[in-house]
Amino acid sequence: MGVTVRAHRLGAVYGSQQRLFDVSFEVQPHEVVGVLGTNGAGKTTLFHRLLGALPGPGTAWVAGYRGSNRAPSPHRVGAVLDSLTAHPGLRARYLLASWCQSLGLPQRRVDELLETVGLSTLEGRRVGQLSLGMRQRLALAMALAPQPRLLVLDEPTNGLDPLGIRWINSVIIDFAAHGGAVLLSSHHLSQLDHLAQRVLLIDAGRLVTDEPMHDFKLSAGPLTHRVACSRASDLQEQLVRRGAHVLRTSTDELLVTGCQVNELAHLAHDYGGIIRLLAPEGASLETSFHRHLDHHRRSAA
Ligand SMILES: Nc1ncnc2c1ncn2[C@@H]1O[C@H](COP(=O)(O)OP(=O)(O)OP(=O)(O)O)[C@@H](O)[C@H]1O
Repeated sequence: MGVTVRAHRLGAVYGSQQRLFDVSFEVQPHEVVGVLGTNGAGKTTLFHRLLGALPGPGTAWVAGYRGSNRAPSPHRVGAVLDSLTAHPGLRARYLLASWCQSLGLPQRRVDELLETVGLSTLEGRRVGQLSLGMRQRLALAMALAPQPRLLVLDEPTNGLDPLGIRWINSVIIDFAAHGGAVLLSSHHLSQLDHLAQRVLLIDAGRLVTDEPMHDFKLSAGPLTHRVACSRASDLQEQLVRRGAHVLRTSTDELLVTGCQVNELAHLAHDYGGIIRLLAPEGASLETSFHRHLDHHRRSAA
């Protein structure tokens, strides 16, 4: 299976205002891509543009559809963009059943989906009687209905309790394990840290970073190394003399920032003690997010 999303120099326009500029990236099958950005950065705008709901320059190739402004079929792309809005008097089961029927799916799919999203006990409840978390689950059921190739999820954890967040994580992991690709935005960075293999960072409508998660954290710099060693005080003294920042975390362990790995290895060779561990210590996604953003904004200014 080839690439699931190929966005080439995408822009998006609201009336006469362009809010997304020159965004290019790819998403592969099995990949979960986290889309990060502060409020108003352009995440939702990007999703709407990819789904053909907003005009603009550039080309989006989405799950087999190529077009500058064409909407890919819900058979190929499932989306949860806003909290589900439907007439509050509609029965939730009827809403899902009608959706499945419009996609040409058998009615047994309705029960399968309700089971998948943990709404089997929905019975005759109306949309207006569902909690926010339940509406999110119903929206996800609709997105998953035709077994699409791509899921676009804009802050899908809104309204979900901790159990719900754990559950949606497992749905996403399972979807990707079966070959699906996922574009996911969330302000819960720990959720993205857990799920995403790639990170797209957007700021003021522009793509700032497109990196594998591991690189995104490492490149946020300055790099920290965890060093487990004998005679930690001696090594600490030498490192501080060279201008490194050293945090002693235990009798035989140091966290060293501001020293390249080859420099560390060289020092370790000279100081006469024994190094048992020398490993890069990745920053958390949250720290990396702030560092990338600060760096970008300072260079842009
Ligand atoms: N319907 C609209 N008409 C005009 N401008 C809009 C519209 N929707 C969004 N915008 C503008 O587009 C920019 C990007 O908004 P967008 O909703 O994509 O941000 P976001 O990254 O999804 O933010 P959030 O994290 O708050 O959801 C903002 O400047 C916003 O004011």
